[in-house]
Amino acid sequence: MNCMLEIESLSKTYGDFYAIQDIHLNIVAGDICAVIGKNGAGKTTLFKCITEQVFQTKGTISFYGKSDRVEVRQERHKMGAIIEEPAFFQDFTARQNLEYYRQQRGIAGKSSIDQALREVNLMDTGKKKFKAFSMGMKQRLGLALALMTHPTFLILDEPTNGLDPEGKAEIRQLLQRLNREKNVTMLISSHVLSELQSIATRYIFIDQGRIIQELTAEELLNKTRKSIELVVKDSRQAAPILEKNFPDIPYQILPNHHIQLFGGMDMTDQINRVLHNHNIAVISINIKGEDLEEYYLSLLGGERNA
Ligand SMILES: Nc1ncnc2c1ncn2[C@@H]1O[C@H](COP(=O)(O)OP(=O)(O)OP(=O)(O)O)[C@@H](O)[C@H]1O
Repeated sequence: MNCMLEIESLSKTYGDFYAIQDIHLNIVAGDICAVIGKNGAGKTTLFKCITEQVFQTKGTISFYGKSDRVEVRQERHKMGAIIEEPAFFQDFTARQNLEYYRQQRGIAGKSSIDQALREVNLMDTGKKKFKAFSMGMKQRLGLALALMTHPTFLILDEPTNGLDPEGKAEIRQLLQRLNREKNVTMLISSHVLSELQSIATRYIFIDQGRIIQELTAEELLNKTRKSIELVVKDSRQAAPILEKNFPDIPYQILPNHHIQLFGGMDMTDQINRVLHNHNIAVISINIKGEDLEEYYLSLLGGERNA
């Protein structure tokens, strides 16, 4: 497995307070890893430790297999990050802002600016000043800045924050394209699970500084997939009747005469009636499975703080 980032036993304290505690995390090349947690959960602190904006109290961070600070620093040009909004000059254009940072960071070649602007679809902003940009354009310019060094690994702290649904979708598409076409690996945070749901390949749920759950996209889908849970007197009698009358609804027989149906969520009355007409006693019929937001809230222990 090509492990890009490996974090072991990472903690960061401020005084006695653990902003993050005992974090273990591996990011594999090609991952889009979503870090999901409420405000104050520790997402930014984790990202700041990775990018050395703060130093961890305990633990190790290896990047491309290297954990020595000097060696990690040498690999750092492969990492692009947006943590908190980059300070752009209000009266500069997109190009002028990027040129300022290109010089400040010693990035060779002006072509990196054009390329980055093209990646984020900001080539045609011409003389428009930063202060006249929409929120989405501002976010995309931040991304262009992170892309100027052609990173293979991107760290983005809440990149869809403050955007309208259209702007969020635009950023998601852009990130997905970078991942697919340029194989850029990503670590992205959000406090809204559904915002990264369509693009993330892995989910890390973080609460009060600790990872409370890790799921692949497939595992999350299974957990939040709705199904009908049917309990009957005799599942062996019920199964052929379901198959004959509802051939398009896949099902599985579970122990104790439980049957799970993956579809027909709006047909529970009909299912009940058909079984009843065939003298199959239905003990209960319920829809199971939480939607994404319910799942997230139950994981994080209730109250939403967004
Ligand atoms: N410099 C600091 N000094 C003291 N406490 C801090 C400092 N930075 C962060 N914290 C605390 O650490 C905890 C985690 O903060 P962090 O910013 O990492 O959370 P977050 O998940 O990124 O939240 P948000 O979504 O609001 O950005 C919070 O309780 C915060 O108040």
